[in-house]
Amino acid sequence: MGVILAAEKVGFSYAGRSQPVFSGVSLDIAEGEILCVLGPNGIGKSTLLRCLSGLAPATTGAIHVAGQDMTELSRNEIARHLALVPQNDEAVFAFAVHAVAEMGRAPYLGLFERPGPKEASLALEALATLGIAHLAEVSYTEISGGERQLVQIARVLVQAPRLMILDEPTAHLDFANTARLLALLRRLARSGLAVIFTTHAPDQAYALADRTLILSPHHPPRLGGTRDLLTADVLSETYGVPIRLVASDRHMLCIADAD
Ligand SMILES: Nc1ncnc2c1ncn2[C@@H]1O[C@H](COP(=O)(O)OP(=O)(O)OP(=O)(O)O)[C@@H](O)[C@H]1O
Repeated sequence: MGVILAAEKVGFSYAGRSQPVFSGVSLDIAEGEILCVLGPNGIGKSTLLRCLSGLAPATTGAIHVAGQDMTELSRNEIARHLALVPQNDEAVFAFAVHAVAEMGRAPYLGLFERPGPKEASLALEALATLGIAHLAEVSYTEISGGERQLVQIARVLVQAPRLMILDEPTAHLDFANTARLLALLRRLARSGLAVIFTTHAPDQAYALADRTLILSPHHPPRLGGTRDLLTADVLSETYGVPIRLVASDRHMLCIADAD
């Protein structure tokens, strides 16, 4: 299996801040693997995903994409390997939903080339995969937060990267769409896509992720096999509340006993 992305001792500091948000993050991900990033609010999960996507250049350490130093690749070159689905996508321009999905093809089009029938058909296919084909002609500014999240995932399906990086992809989704999206990610991984995602639900890591990276306030980053790493002790320490786990073969229930 080819490694798509490798991060070595990566750290990031925002300008003007004395302390790095995180440091010493090392990970790699190959075709068909799913990696989950867990950690409490504000620990740096979104920032890390932006670093791994090349949107926020790492301040320390190195990131390689398909064996090449990320800093030497253009945005379009990076976009053919990986794509980020951000946490909150502001709906600024009133594009139709299908046009937003078609934007996924931008890295493959020339500077003055416009999306054509091939892009339109890929976009419709992706919208159908996510169960939102009926929204194709609706303005992106007039759909809900959860629907926008699904459109952004459709856009990335159209982009057809080898690695999909998703920041809290289920944050705005209802119960059924959450289950559908997790099942879709599992299917995509089986067909060779690599997936990195963040979540506030450790049970999603348990159900989906081969490996998990935990960022916690009082401990260096921990990376390991999900089922080995997700113990009640580690999760309690990470989130700062006593946590009990009830696990079966496929699922884990994570119960926090906060007063
Ligand atoms: N543009 C910015 N400038 C300065 N500091 C920032 C900026 N964006 C985020 N931060 C800080 O970086 C830290 C990490 O933020 P980040 O959004 O990466 O955390 P997170 O783990 O994704 O949080 P959450 O789970 O709440 O979404 C926070 O302390 C935040 O205040």
